[in-house]
Amino acid sequence: MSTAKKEYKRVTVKSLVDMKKNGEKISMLTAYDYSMAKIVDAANVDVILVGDSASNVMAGHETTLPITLDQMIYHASSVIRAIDRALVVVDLPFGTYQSDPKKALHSAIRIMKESGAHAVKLEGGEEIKESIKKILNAGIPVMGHLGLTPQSIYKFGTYTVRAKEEEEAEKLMKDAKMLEKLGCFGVVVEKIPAELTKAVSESISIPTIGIGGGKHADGQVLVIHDLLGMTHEFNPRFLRRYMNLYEEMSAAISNYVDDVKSRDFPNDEEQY
Ligand SMILES: Nc1nc(=O)c2c([nH]1)NC[C@@H]1CN(c3ccc(C(=O)N[C@@H](CCC(=O)O)C(=O)O)cc3)CN21
Ligand SMILES: CC(C)C(=O)C(=O)O
Ligand SMILES: [Mg+2]
Repeated sequence: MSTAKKEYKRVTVKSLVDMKKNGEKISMLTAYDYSMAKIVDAANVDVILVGDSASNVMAGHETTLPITLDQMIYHASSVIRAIDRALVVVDLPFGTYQSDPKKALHSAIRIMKESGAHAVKLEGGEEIKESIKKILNAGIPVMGHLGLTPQSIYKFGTYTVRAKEEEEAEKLMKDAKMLEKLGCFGVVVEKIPAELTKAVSESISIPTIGIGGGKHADGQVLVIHDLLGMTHEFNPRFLRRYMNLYEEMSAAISNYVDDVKSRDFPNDEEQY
């Protein structure tokens, strides 16, 4: 009996660093559920991020702060069941890694063990250095996240561009170098000036993945609902919409309602 299973070349944390070395840009997108992840993976997206943005787009919260570790594990395990190729990175949610390194490690281990994900992502630099170290020491790959860090929204008060001032830019550069030195395999840079992304990307050997970070990042990430045009009220300058799914879905669903009301659906062929 032949096990004629299709062979996929899986993306690994090492292949991402190699992609940077070879000048190949990295594509990353969020997914939070099985059906969506299946489509994203089959379209050859390199990295799937189970983002804590699930708090916004899945659960309808105002911020990313309320989502829990259990909820992130539920989303991540659904995504893992769908993928054949992509590397799956999961956000550690707010409150599960900032307080102490042991708790951070415990949170990361729960994600790896209970979801089957391949790596975790944490927001911040110097402040969470010991947590990152502890997780890396356990053999869990870590991705950093600098610039606009939504879990700190109440500290900043706005979602405006970060690191425009010299002092903040210097700290971001220092943090990026620190993440590289610790052994992180990549770093998300969110909503920072394109020139800063360029300088950071040229200063470290691990890939930068931009969202509102401009063209010099080694890769790009977007929230899938934004790319598909499902979040029509979200309009930051960095967002390119590839379709208007909100309108397409609304039209389709309205047609269904009309067909039910008018007794057009189901017809003779659509019944037993
Ligand atoms: N749907 C969605 N997409 C995202 O990219 C995303 C989330 N949700 N939730 C978690 C974080 C929050 N992120 C954000 C939030 C706001 C802006 C932003 O640019 N907002 C305003 C500008 C606000 C200002 O300038 O004060 C905008 O132009 O829409 C960017 C990234 C990125 N993440
Ligand atoms: C926007 C990306 C980078 C993210 O952290 C998320 O989706 O939670
Ligand atoms: Mg996030």
